[in-house]
Amino acid sequence: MRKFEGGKLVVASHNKGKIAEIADLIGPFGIEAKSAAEYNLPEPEETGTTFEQNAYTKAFAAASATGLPALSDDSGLVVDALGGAPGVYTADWAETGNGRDFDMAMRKVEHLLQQEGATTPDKRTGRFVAVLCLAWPDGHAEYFRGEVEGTLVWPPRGEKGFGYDPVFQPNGYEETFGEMPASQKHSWEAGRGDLGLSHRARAFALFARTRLGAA
Ligand SMILES: O=P(O)(O)OP(=O)(O)OP(=O)(O)OC[C@H]1O[C@@H](n2cnc3c(O)ncnc32)[C@H](O)[C@@H]1O
Ligand SMILES: [Mg+2]
Repeated sequence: MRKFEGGKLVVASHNKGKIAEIADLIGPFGIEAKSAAEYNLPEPEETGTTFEQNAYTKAFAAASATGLPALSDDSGLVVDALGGAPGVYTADWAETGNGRDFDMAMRKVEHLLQQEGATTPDKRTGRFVAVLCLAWPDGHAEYFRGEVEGTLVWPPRGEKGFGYDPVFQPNGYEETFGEMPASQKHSWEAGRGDLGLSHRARAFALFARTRLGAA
């Protein structure tokens, strides 16, 4: 395994919601983390069919452009009754040709769930998945995956978070991710026995334990 001593890291994402969550998670580790947008990097095309492939595309593009190690996040919502859709295409489902519309994307998921007759919670199960990829300019890469199981609710609830948060209620909680304070959704601290709650927190916890010396 490649040594990573901390120092500088590019957060290879253009999603403000993700970048804010990763900044909170990385904050305590004393790493200078700047986002791809701060380096004026273009958004690479995500043509892969797995979270890992797209995560690699993003991290390697940022690492080779900056000469620094880069950490990307490819994530999505996997709905069981829809055969795993939207999955790696979660962002595409919100694309309008003129920016992203997540109200539309959430309505689309709901419409398809109704078509499948998925009207009771047991038929509306799914998970958020996040794959973090840490890549170096020479192409070496490491992956950290986190998942959180939950139920798709309708109508959407809550204004917090981003993306599909208002329709996702994680198992064991009354609130959707849209209703939870950010600190509850993605918090994870070194030394805590668990991996945190959100898919991103869980993937990050693995990264921090493997790479940042976290307990
Ligand atoms: O590729 P980058 O630049 O990182 O940003 P992106 O928004 O395009 O990110 P992805 O390609 O990984 O697509 C992930 C999609 O899944 C959604 N998503 C991921 N994590 C989420 C979370 O924690 N809460 C709500 N929606 C989430 C998000 O809104 C995107 O539409
Ligand atoms: Mg993307």
